[in-house]
Amino acid sequence: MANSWWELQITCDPSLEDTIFWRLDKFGCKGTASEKKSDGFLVRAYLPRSQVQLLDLAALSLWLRQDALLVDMPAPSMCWQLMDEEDWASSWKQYWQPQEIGDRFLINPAWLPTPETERLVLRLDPGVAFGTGNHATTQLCLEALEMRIDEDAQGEVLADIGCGSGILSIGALLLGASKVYAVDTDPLAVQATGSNRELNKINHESLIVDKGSVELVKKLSHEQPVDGVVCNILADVIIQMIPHVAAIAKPSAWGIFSGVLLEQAADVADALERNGWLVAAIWRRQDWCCFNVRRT
Ligand SMILES: C[S@@+](CC[C@H](N)C(=O)[O-])C[C@H]1O[C@@H](n2cnc3c(N)ncnc32)[C@H](O)[C@@H]1O
Repeated sequence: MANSWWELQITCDPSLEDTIFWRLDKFGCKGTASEKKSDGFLVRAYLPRSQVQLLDLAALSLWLRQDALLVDMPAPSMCWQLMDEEDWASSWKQYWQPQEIGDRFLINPAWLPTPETERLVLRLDPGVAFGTGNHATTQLCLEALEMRIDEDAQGEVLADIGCGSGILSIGALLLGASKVYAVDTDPLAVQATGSNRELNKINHESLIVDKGSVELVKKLSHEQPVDGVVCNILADVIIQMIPHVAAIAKPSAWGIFSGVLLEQAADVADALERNGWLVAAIWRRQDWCCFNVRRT
């Protein structure tokens, strides 16, 4: 199996789902999906075979057990198998269904027909990139975008740092933003955002996507500051990034920062306030929170 993938199957108590998603994301898993079973939750995740050794998988299994024990929950059980690329590409798709998010969005898997709806339909094939809309952090960002891009904020220009599948960039454009600079350090995410741009019939001038991070936005925008920044990455990356975000943002800019676990919220709030961002609201879902901020 030249291009093979590990499929991990983790059976767990439903309350551990978020912690497990977080751990899998940190480990580098792609295309995670979960399914309700009679005896709890089954989480599936996928990883290129070349990326990890058996020993790494054993370590991951141990971390998952430790994470559960820390919160006094029964340890999840994990098993794994190899599958070839073709099977992988179709395997998780059967578990992913259309999903309404917030008041305005319907996330529709690209391979399903578009339903009749008043909602803004965001068609998506995330490939191996993060961002199906299933994760609480993505949902919080989409809901925060709904609030930010209202009738008074039509035509704004945004930066989406860590764009993954492009879900937030496309969501912002559907709400009325005029242009988004989307960047991600993972070339597969850049590719996925590009394909999803086509899928949603968005032109290349409105959604500019490239491999990189906050510094690249400055170059892509020819140093024209943006009206808003959305960034759904893990807390430690956000904390390192915050000092550089002001360089791409207007003095009146707003920001949405998610991917932050509740216990990391205080550190992120400190970093934001030290760098001239006023925390207007912190929204919470399960173990995650999302910062709605404005430059002071
Ligand atoms: C949690 S995913 C978010 C994807 C999508 N924006 C969403 O909300 O569902 C985080 C993304 O950030 C990317 N990333 C991680 N560190 C980064 C960095 N320093 N700069 C830019 N992107 C980064 C990852 O490759 C990943 O695609």
